[in-house]
Amino acid sequence: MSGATRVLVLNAGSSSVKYQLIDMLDGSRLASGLAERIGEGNGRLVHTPLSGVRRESLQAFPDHDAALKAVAEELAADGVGLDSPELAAIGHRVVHGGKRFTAPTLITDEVLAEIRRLIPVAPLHNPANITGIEVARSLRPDLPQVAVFDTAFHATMPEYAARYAIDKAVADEHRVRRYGFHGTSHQYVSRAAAHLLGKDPAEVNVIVLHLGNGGSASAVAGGVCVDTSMGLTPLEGLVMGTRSGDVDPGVVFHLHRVGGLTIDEIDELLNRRSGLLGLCGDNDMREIMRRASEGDADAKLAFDTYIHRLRKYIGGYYAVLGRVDAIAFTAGVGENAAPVREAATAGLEELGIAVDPELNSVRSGEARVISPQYSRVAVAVVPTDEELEIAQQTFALVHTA
Ligand SMILES: Nc1ncnc2c1ncn2[C@@H]1O[C@H](COP(=O)(O)OP(=O)(O)O)[C@@H](O)[C@H]1O
Ligand SMILES: CC(=O)OP(=O)(O)O
Ligand SMILES: [Mg+2]
Repeated sequence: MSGATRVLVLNAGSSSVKYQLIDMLDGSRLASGLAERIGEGNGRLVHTPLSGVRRESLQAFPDHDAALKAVAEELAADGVGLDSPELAAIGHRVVHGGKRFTAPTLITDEVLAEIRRLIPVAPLHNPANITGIEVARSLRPDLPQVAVFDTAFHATMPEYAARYAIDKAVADEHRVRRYGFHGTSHQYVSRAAAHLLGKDPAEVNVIVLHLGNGGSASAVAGGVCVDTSMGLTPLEGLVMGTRSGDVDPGVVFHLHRVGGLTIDEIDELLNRRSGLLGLCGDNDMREIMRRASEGDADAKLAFDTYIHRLRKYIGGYYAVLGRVDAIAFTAGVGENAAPVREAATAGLEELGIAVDPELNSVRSGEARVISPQYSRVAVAVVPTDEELEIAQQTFALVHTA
């Protein structure tokens, strides 16, 4: 075992790579950044070193390989390059781990093949995750590479929450069940919410609302996930930026038989042209709130539909948990959009849920309670940190291996 203590975390998306280099001795970020618009000809790399100023460079990234090499150059320029002997491992966010991967996993050729086999159930995510792994392995073939799966935290869901009520034999043959996603965030945030209340995570029940571009809710009882809103794929559940969330499956048959759309066209419609974007032409919550405040009817309807679905999940998970100690808002929308938090919790005093308007309007990067003292359920804003969680799980694995 070497004394190397740094972990590089890669979160490769379809057109971007987010990264953080973290020293596990003290959790400090030696560097972080984002390479975006990969393959689009107008790429941009934003790199933030531990000390010193943020650097932004415009350069075309024909593919993920080029983007990761540019990231490696930025790290090298800071003296923390990929060739550093201090680097202990590279941790990768992998969105779908299927039924097999329920814990952080050392990546081998065989593991990679299994992640590839899961592409049909995470078509927007797993291909990019695989590319990130391949490029990182080619740059540092000697280093342990670890996959941390979005699905893993949800593997504890009871069978009745993970099952769809369809023919059991068909479901089993095709591995059709609810897996859930954003698990790394739900795990981190549910634990952080407990700590914010000064309590042991094993003692508290939390509803976590991860509201980013993709969005999902989870019910976490004593640190264990008991239900979540995404399913076989990251399409089920909440209204998202471009994804519909829950629809009657009959919609698919109807669009195919009566509307004449192919299955691929319906897939594309529900994943990329629905949600907030489909309802009002915008998927950025900031823009939607601005338009709605100016009286734009489509933006108002998109906002209201988003909130209505969110409230249904809050109510549903309240019943699933029986007792709720905290509701934690996280990710881009959850952390920043006070009107979303206000609307999602309005009128729920009978359930012991209330939000203090003043506390809710505070802008801060810190975890904070936004409910008044008297509120039985603590409502909180808890910034997620998927990268730190991935780094910790990666480091723990290579240290016990
Ligand atoms: N100040 C803000 N107010 C409202 N929404 C915001 C704000 N800042 C960011 N967002 C929303 O957060 C979303 C992105 O969230 P994020 O968690 O970064 O998503 P992802 O990781 O899925 O890309 C954006 O689409 C935007 O709508
Ligand atoms: C699984 C998922 O929806 O991830 P993201 O929000 O990053 O798209
Ligand atoms: Mg995210």
